[in-house]
Amino acid sequence: MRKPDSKIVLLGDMNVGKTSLLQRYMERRFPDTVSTVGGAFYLKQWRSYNISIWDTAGREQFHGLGSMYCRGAAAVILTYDVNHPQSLVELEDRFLGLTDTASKDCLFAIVGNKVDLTEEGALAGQEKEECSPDTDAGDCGSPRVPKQVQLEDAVALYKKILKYKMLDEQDVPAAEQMCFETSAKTGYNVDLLFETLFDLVVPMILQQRAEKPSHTVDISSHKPPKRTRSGCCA
Ligand SMILES: Nc1nc2c(ncn2[C@@H]2O[C@H](COP(=O)(O)OP(=O)(O)OP(=O)(O)O)[C@@H](O)[C@H]2O)c(=O)[nH]1
Ligand SMILES: [Mg+2]
Repeated sequence: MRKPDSKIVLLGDMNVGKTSLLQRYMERRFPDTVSTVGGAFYLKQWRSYNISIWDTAGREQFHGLGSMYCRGAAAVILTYDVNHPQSLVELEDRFLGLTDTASKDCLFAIVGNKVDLTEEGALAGQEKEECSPDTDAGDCGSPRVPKQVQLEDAVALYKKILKYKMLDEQDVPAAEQMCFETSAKTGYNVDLLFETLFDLVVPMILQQRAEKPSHTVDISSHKPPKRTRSGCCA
């Protein structure tokens, strides 16, 4: 297997929908999930590049593994549940520190998932087609509730992260480009999320390649050292 050219990591509290987002994107479906143990990754080919996307466990008992998964990451997707404000707080309190091992120019996306369960999700036209338009049940069963976390809260966290990482707003993508509301269930904004990141990561791969000379040695251009009369090399 070819070594991945870049790495993206999903972080966030348990149950926010990290695995579901990744499966929605990679497998185009919304299967039943079980709480992730440790971590797992998918390999995505984007143009001619291989990008590994790591799904991590949100459960507290696996917390220690997070910084290991983030090592060298080009982008981190910090995921919360729009219906659980504490899941956004956890991103700052528990998960941001794990990204210290990521690449120095690591990108951050902040993703509020499960927007299909909110009243605002209905207004954004995300009903499942098989549900009656006059039902107030978002997924033909769960009642819709007002969204508990607003996009502005995610934007505020993005700006805090820039301060924490001592990054200048002008040197990184704008908060509006990097804060998403998604639904793994309906697929809303899921392609946009991943593909925005892939497009941002590709120039980083090219830059890395330009900075690091290739480790391959061209033996055809190698000249043997000249021998002197004493037998030693000149
Ligand atoms: N309605 C709705 N439910 C979702 C969505 N995404 C995930 N879920 C449900 O939320 C639960 C948790 O989803 P997971 O994807 O397993 O969550 P996770 O973040 O991977 O959790 P851990 O692996 O424990 O860290 C599952 O029952 C999913 O079906 C979504 O966009 N909308
Ligand atoms: Mg999971």
